[in-house]
Amino acid sequence: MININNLRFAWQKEPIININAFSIEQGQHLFIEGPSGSGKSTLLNLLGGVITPQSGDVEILGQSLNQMSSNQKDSFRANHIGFIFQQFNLIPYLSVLENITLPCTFSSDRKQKALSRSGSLQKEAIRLLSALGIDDTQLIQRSVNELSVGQQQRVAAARAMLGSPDIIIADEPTSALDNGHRQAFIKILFEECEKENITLIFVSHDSTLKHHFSHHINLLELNQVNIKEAL
Ligand SMILES: Nc1ncnc2c1ncn2[C@@H]1O[C@H](COP(=O)(O)OP(=O)(O)OP(=O)(O)O)[C@@H](O)[C@H]1O
Repeated sequence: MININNLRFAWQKEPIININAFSIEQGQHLFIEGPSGSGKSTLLNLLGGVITPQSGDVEILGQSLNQMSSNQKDSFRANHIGFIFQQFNLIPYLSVLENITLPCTFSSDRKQKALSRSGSLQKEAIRLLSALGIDDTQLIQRSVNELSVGQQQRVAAARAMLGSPDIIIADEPTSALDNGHRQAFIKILFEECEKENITLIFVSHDSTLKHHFSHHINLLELNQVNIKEAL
């Protein structure tokens, strides 16, 4: 369960996010749309505690992000949230396998879940990559820098799903995928979310994906800021 209360955020002077109240139930699949620049990524970063609001609060799984130190937020995120960032945020000097299993370095809960699913972290990484259409098992030892952009995006997706976090936050997660890989991605993402009752918060410009989701919001309608003229 995620509750947004009187959330206000500005990067500079102009307010970008102003949401009085909004709730997302555990296990809900929410599609967020809105034009470029309307604040979708900013909102996802607020929900994940990556940035801090000027006022208001986000409560996740009964805990207020405002009450946490930055170390506590890092550890909370590692345990409970799988993030697929728009720019992937892979660690360039680590291998594919090390990138995918990175959440397990910071979260013993996710490590245990991944181990009980496949017996080893490597097997679980291979299972997820294979479901995402990457069957070359040699690839996991390579540096992420050697991968195509579409392969990097799927590595980022596998990292977010590994160890079944309570929430997956996905910012344009299919932007670099062709149609076949996009369908495979949606299939595995929904299978994982349904199996583990994971809350899914998904931003995309691709409205053909919208029908997969039980809930939709348009940020321009939810967000009480006057940025419509600026877009
Ligand atoms: N790190 C930042 N520093 C300053 N301004 C920023 C930063 N990130 C975003 N902004 C500004 O905040 C506004 C909202 O940006 P945001 O990336 O949240 O929009 P978006 O809806 O996700 O856009 P897109 O669909 O193009 O990804 C934009 O005007 C953008 O220039």
